[in-house]
Amino acid sequence: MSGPLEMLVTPQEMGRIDHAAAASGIDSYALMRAAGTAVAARLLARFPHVERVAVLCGPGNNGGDGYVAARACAQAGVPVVVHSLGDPAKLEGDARHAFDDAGMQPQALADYHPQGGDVVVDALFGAGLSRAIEGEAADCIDRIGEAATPVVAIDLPSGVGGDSGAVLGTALQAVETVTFFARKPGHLLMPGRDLCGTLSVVDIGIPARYASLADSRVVENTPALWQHVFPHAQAAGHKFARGHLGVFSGPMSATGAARLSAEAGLTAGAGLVTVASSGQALAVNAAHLTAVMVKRVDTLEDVRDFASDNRMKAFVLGPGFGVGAKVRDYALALRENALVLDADGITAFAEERPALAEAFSAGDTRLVVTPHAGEFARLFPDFVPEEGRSKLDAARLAAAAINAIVVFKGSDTVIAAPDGRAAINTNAPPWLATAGAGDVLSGITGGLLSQSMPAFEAAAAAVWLHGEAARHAGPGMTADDLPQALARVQRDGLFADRRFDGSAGRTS
Ligand SMILES: NC(=O)C1=CN([C@@H]2O[C@H](COP(=O)(O)OP(=O)(O)OC[C@H]3O[C@@H](n4cnc5c(N)ncnc54)[C@H](O)[C@@H]3O)[C@@H](O)[C@H]2O)[C@@H](O)CC1
Ligand SMILES: Nc1ncnc2c1ncn2[C@@H]1O[C@H](COP(=O)(O)OP(=O)(O)O)[C@@H](O)[C@H]1O
Ligand SMILES: [K+]
Repeated sequence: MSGPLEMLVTPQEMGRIDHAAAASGIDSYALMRAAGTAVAARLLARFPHVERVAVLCGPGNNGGDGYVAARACAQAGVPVVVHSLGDPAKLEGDARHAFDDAGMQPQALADYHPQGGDVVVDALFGAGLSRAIEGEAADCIDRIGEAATPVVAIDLPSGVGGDSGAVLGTALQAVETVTFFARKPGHLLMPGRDLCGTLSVVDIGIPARYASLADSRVVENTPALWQHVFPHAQAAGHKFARGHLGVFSGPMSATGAARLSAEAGLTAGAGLVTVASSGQALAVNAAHLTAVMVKRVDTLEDVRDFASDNRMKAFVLGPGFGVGAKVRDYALALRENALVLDADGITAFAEERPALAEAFSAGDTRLVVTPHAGEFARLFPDFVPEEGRSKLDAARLAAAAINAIVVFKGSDTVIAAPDGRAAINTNAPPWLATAGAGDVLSGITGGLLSQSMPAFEAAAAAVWLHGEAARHAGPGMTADDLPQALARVQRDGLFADRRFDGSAGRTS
């Protein structure tokens, strides 16, 4: 591969790429041989003392890769058994060719019973999985799961949808997955990402230029996506040059969320941060804030005044605010500004999405909404992920519907823009799912927006930094620890200690 491919390619696009490569004269059977051989090499490297390799071959080209791998393992001197789903006499094309070359007589899939010392090569279904797995394939997958036999999956663990990461019927849990040319969304979206185990991407000889046949706007979220517009603070910069962020506080009983968000915004580099608080909550906010300022905002008129100050560059509204007409009115009053709408601010528009979409419809994209799955379903009941619609599709549809950046949160947060750009985030550790973590994310996003970072890149950078901060903070952290951890991530050289060229895990 001439350069690492950041982009994610759907199984449909991969099919187009395969066809175009074959049509241009590239030998498709040579690609299959390269694929199957790479899988065998990976297996033997990971399990040098394997006692027996059990290759489970399906009815398509994924099975073809399996026959190549079976032969390569046998040639390496490892005992191999092959079990096929369906009659191998019906195989066609390259898969037929691979079966003939392997010269092995497969047994029925129903007759595979895992033994201690086995490693399974999963060549049942790859990109061509088109419906739920059931019957003897499902039974076999269950037996392997019960026996906890290690599985090396070809292209995708069987049962995982390549474009969604969803399980169709049932799926194998792999320890290794070897895919070809480029990763598919299902390798990054949950639960697919977990079911893959260690993922490697192998160059099987398809020229990288064929990537132009796929939609290059869908990528993994790494600094490569936004580093070029990241606002590294200038030593000589005035604090106003770094932008002023406003964060709206909830009532007296719910002020903590806004303060968490405000502190995160400051740490993310906003020059100034002000918590906008009702008079009633002013004292409690003031008592808990030092570097962050407090301003009294009681009425819609006050909000308009606050927003019209042209030093104000971005706002965060929603965390702890309360659901109702007030939060809607405030959001609509901020329509000319960069706005992060989170939590209650999202829920409040459940019945009034058109008003939100209308307010932010014209001009540059400046609204960022940050729903978790529950909030997403409230604001976008028409787009929730379901069969045939991945989380990636859902976020892109939602972004286009309201002309906003949609940050669809979770362990596989998707950041989507109305123009179709999208990124899947993969660096968030499970312990990030803790009370208040979402408030911190909205603050980081606001802090980056206040420094005039474009909205899509600001949201993607915020999600990545949030995950990175949580990794630094470690298990047992609370949301209160995140701003400090974020400072450490930035201080210790934000981009220094990790690789961002998308090549991690790639072999070629
Ligand atoms: N040039 C190429 O096209 C290359 C393709 N490669 C391999 O080819 C694979 C794709 O091959 P295919 O498109 O033939 O697809 P698959 O081999 O993934 O599966 C398609 C077959 O499975 C059947 N099927 C789908 N879902 C089923 C279900 N739930 N229950 C029972 N049967 C089901 C289909 O009817 C079809 O016969 C890739 O995943 C990759 O492993 C590699 O050999 C590299 C080169
Ligand atoms: N299983 C998980 N692994 C990693 N990160 C997660 C997981 N579940 C949720 N998150 C992240 O944790 C944060 C939780 O935010 P949110 O749901 O708004 O919680 P809260 O309202 O308590 O702040 C989000 O950034 C989300 O992406
Ligand atoms: K497979």
